Amino acid sequence: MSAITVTHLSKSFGRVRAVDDLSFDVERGTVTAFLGPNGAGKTTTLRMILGLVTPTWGSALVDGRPYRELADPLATVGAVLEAAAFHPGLTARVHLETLRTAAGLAPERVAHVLEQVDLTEAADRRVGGFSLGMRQRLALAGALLGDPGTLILDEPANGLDPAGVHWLRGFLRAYALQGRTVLVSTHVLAEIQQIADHAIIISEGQAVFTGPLTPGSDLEEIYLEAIR
Ligand SMILES: Nc1ncnc2c1ncn2[C@@H]1O[C@H](COP(=O)(O)OP(=O)(O)OP(=O)(O)O)[C@@H](O)[C@H]1O
Repeated sequence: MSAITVTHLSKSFGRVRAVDDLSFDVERGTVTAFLGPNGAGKTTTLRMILGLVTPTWGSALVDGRPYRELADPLATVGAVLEAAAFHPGLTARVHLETLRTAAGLAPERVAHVLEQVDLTEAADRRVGGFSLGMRQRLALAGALLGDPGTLILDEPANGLDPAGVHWLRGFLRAYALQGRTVLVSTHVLAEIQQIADHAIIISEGQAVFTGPLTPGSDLEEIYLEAIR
């Protein structure tokens, strides 16, 4: 079974067809790049996969089920969709502890995810003093709390400095090497090309390319050709 299965997925907002009869699979153990021009329907698709937006038609399944029917959603899929808002007065550890308690997860998860995103040393500092990159990593830590098999990230490299982007690349590659799945929406083709083994390109709500990437693939060329 694929990690994510999208079938004839469609969403209209009034007269705007944000997503239009979109079908694709995301295979387990891959980093899959989810690409397309501004307004192509990427965020709307990710929100439907996560049960945050109701499709007008079609279905989006994670591990074979709609998000709302997952027995253990936090262990199935974690997501960072937009720059999360944090209470500036809380420390990173307290922020994660609050999420962990609300979700009923094991106490040791907080220290574990702090370590995973390299924030252990900053864990007891207030988030108000965090750099953008640290905030991004804290949001990622929140998504990792449930130890999910699939990670969905919308523009995770936004605002990261070169060292942050390098770190994120290594993290996502290692995540997929554990047999887990990463679906990542981005506009930074040169970065994602280094780690993605599959690409899904959409334009005006429809798939214009789905397929594997090989080390010799020129993602920019594939993208520009696909969206023409
Ligand atoms: N809640 C909403 N109400 C009305 N229209 C919406 C809503 N959400 C998205 N849209 C419209 O749906 C279309 C797809 O938007 P979406 O945000 O999914 O695109 P995107 O590919 O993520 O774009 P970007 O790369 O700019 O983030 C756009 O025309 C957008 O204006």
